[in-house]
Amino acid sequence: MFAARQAVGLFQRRAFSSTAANASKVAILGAAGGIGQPLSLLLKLNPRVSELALYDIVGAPGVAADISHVNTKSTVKGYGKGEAKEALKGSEIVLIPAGVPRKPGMTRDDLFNTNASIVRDLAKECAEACPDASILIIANPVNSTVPITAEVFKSKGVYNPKKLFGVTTLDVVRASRFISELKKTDPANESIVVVGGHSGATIVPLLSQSGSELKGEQLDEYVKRVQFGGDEVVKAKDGKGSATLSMAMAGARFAESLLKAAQGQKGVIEPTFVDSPLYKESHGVTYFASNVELGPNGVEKIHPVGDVTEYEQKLLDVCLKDLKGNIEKGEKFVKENP
Ligand SMILES: NC(=O)c1ccc[n+]([C@@H]2O[C@H](COP(=O)([O-])OP(=O)(O)OC[C@H]3O[C@@H](n4cnc5c(N)ncnc54)[C@H](O)[C@@H]3O)[C@@H](O)[C@H]2O)c1
Ligand SMILES: O=C(O)C[C@H](O)C(=O)O
Repeated sequence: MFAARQAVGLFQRRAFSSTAANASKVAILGAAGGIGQPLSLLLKLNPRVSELALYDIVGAPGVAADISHVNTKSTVKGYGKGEAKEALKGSEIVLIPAGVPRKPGMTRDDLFNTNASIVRDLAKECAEACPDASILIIANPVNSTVPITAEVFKSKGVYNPKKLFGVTTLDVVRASRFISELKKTDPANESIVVVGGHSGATIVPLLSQSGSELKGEQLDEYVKRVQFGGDEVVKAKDGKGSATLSMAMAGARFAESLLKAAQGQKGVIEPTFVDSPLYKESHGVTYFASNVELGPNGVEKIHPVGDVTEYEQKLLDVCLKDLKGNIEKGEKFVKENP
């Protein structure tokens, strides 16, 4: 009897400690929006998440009440205007899809005027409430909103380049799906390296590294489709926003990878736009998306771009020029509007 009680006690302690190791609070800022809602749902379905904090200036308590009925173990709470800090406290991961989406005819950079200040203000809340969290920026223009967040964290003395990520996952999701459509293959077996940034010409798919033999017009069309995949959705939604569902899947995938790495899994690799040494000295480009190995402290290892063809090098040259401007625009914004 005593032995049996001891065994139960041991089991309970083990069960408790394994839950504690996987106890990850995740916050979503902009949780009631087009991306925020399906992203919240996908994270509610993720057993690695123990607590979900859903913040938005409108509608978050309703979304939280709805999602909280899904019968997985995690808890869900909604937070409204003025409650960002409470939502953020104790968060391990913060995803930020708060901000306006494009309408047909707009570039992502056209969103700068509205989204720069939204992201700056939310970055301030994060820097104060959860300076050690991994911050995942989804709000566009990512090429500028990531540097904006970095500048805010620097100004508060809490910047950790290993924990700030621009979410570019949707670009590799598209690159994989679009090549599978051409080759009539299963996209699960198509992994394409995409580097650079997250807008038009700064998105550079490196098809040659996957052994693909697309050439000429077919290659041009493929590259254009990956670079301007977002525009396809904006046009089809006809004024009602941009990609939300595929983006939610991509954001949930990236969060899951970070959680896996934080919870001890080795060799977790995702492409992401980070503070990167790859083109810092040669081109003055301080942030760049490439494959990144994730670890318990965020960025573990930034992979080099690798071999590229002459064609891809030309794409990279254009990308680097555009990226530099986008990054400097973000940094200048925070300097002039702290
Ligand atoms: N990184 C990517 O690959 C990617 C993909 C798709 C969309 N996006 C970007 O994500 C952003 C959101 O897109 P969406 O379709 O979800 O837009 P949406 O308008 O449907 O949702 C945005 C949400 O943000 C909220 N919000 C606005 N200001 C806020 C603030 N200060 N604090 C908290 N919440 C705030 C709004 O209330 C709204 O619920 C856009 O900027 C879009 O361009 C990025
Ligand atoms: O295209 C957009 O504006 C949204 C997003 O960046 C995307 O790639 O779908």
